[in-house]
Amino acid sequence: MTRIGLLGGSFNPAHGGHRAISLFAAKALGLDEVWWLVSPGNPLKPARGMAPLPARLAHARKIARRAPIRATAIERDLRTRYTVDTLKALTRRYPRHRFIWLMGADNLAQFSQWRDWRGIARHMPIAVIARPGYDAGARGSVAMSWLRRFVRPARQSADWTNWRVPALVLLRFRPDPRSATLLRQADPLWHREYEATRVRDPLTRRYIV
Ligand SMILES: Nc1ncnc2c1ncn2[C@@H]1O[C@H](COP(=O)(O)OP(=O)(O)OP(=O)(O)O)[C@@H](O)[C@H]1O
Ligand SMILES: O=C(O)c1ccc[n+]([C@@H]2O[C@H](COP(=O)([O-])O)[C@@H](O)[C@H]2O)c1
Repeated sequence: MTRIGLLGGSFNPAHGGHRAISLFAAKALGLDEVWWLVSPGNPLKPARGMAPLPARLAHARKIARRAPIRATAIERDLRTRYTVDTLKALTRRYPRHRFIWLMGADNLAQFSQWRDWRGIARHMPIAVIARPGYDAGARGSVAMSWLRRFVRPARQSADWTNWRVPALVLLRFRPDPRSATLLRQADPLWHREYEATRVRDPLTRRYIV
C-alpha cells in the first residue's frame, strides 16, 4: 500500500514553502510520496495573472527535485477542475494507493466555498498545515465549525490510514512565510524562462501543452 499526500494548488509559482510543508507532512504522516496537483485553473481564482500550465508544472518539477514529491498536472488528463471530482477520479485510477488531502490553513479558511466540501472530507482524511497569518481564520472558519468534531490528535498522525472519515489533523509546522503572491510581486514574469520548455507529466507520461 502506497501512502500519498495530495497538495493541490495553483503553484503560480511553486516555492520553497511548498517543498518545506510537503517534506514536513511526509514525515509527520509517514508518506511515501507527496503529489503536487498543479491545477489547470482554480475554480475560485481569476484566470488573469495565471501563468500557463506547462510553465507552472515545469517550475514545480524543478522545486520538487531530489525530494519524494511528484509535480503533476493530472487534473488536465482527468478533466476535473473541482477537487471533489479529482479525488474520486484518483481513488478510482489508483485503487492500491491510500490518499490524504493536504492544505495550508489559508485554504481551510475558505474551504466551505469549495464544491461539496463535506464530500471531500467524507472521501479522504485531511491534514491542514499551519500558515502564518491564517491560523486564527482557519480555526474560526465555517468549515471548521462542522469539521471540529472529526479532529484527530496530531500525535496520532502516522496512523491516518486507519481513521474513519471524515478525519482532520492540524499539523503544527514552523511558520513559513513564503508565498507565490510575494514571488509574483517580485517578478511578475517569472514564467518567461519556461516559454519554450516541453514538459512531460510524471504520472500520465504525456506532454503538457
Ligand atoms: N508558506 C506556506 N505555509 C503553509 N501552507 C502553504 C504555504 N505556501 C503554500 N501553502 C499551501 O500550499 C497549497 C498550494 O498553494 P498555492 O499554490 O496557492 O501557493 P500560495 O503561496 O498560497 O499562492 P498565492 O500566494 O498565489 O495564493 C495550498 O494548500 C496552500 O495553503
Ligand atoms: O473544488 C473546489 O471548489 C475548489 C475551490 C478552490 C480551490 N480548489 C483547489 O484548492 C487547491 C488550492 O488552490 P490554490 O489556487 O489556492 O493554490 C487547488 O487544488 C484547487 O483546485 C478547489
